[in-house]
Amino acid sequence: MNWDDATDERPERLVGAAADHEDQAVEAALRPRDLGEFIGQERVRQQLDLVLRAARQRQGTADHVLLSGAPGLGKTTLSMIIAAEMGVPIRITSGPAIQHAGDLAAILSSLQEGEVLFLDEIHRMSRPAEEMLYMAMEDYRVDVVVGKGPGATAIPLELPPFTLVGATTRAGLLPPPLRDRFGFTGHMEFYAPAELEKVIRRSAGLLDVEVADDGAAEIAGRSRGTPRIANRLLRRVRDYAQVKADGVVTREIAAQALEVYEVDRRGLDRLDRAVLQALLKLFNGGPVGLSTLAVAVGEERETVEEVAEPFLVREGLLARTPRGRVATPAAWAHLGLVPPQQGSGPGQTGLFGP
Ligand SMILES: Nc1ncnc2c1ncn2[C@@H]1O[C@H](COP(=O)(O)OP(=O)(O)OP(=O)(O)O)[C@@H](O)[C@H]1O
Repeated sequence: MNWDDATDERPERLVGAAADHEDQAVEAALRPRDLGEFIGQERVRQQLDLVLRAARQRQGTADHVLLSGAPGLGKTTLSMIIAAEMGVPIRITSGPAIQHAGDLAAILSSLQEGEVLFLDEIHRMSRPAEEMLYMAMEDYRVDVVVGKGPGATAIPLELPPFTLVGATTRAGLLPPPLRDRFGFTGHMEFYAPAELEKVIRRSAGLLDVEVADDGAAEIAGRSRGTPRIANRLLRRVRDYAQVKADGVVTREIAAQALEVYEVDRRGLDRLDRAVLQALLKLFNGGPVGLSTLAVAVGEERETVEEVAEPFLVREGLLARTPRGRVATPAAWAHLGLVPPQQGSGPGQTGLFGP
């Protein structure tokens, strides 16, 4: 699936990948501190380990690193690990925060030698800032323009060597001259359930929550391949276990809790299921146009397209075809419905399916 268009931003969503206020407050405590603690992403981890070891052996500065991948997969965490492994400080900023080239010049000129500059959403930087970054990355130098019009002068400014860690959800949007200036590009994949189980067990340990192995597996299966969502679901399940049971997160407790929060066994929430149900029940599995589908679920076209569909497509439940949206056989099975051509017509067995 192309998750480049998976913005998935809807703050109230329990299964949204973007960080909400509570995530921001607790994530610092849950972040792995070194590469050894970082779970999954085997290839990126091994490659990065080599890049960092080599830089340490040379007693130099690590190459610039580009991390691409969907929100919540650990790009910020990895950038902090890079700084920690190199024993240098880290400065964190983001593309949208850099409106003018001068903003970037101010940051770059105040970096310490070897410092890591983490630039989140690097694809959203302004063009003049981007051009300044080219020179800074390559020559550790920027030209600061002083004055305006014919009297404007460019004053060259030497910078200390630094490591830029750029993060993007949309590697395809980066101009090639910028992409080419990174010595290493790591592409972050969605996590396998077994990896998410490890994330959950580790976080549970840090949060002092008792989680049975099958409890961790139950949460992992509903976490959409994303550690941020796994950690968030764990917190909601912990609340439920504390209020409704003896505090221990078993499979049964996790399943009950997440049913209360309307996150089903595949990680679909109410909106996702509403889209699927409309597609199956009202339009016999499609094809149906996006606008019609959106009206049927009472949502904006953009909400269906950008919030619900990316995950449904990734899960192989819905296909976007030139003739419209089409449900796959897995969608019928997931909602416990029978496709019309194979049986007597739609019939629901329950919201959460078999
Ligand atoms: N490999 C991992 N092992 C353990 N925990 C992880 C891992 N990756 C991410 N996490 C946890 O998931 C949370 C989100 O990670 P992080 O903020 O690094 O994601 P991100 O990719 O930078 O997201 P965004 O693109 O929204 O900034 C953090 O709390 C972190 O502890």
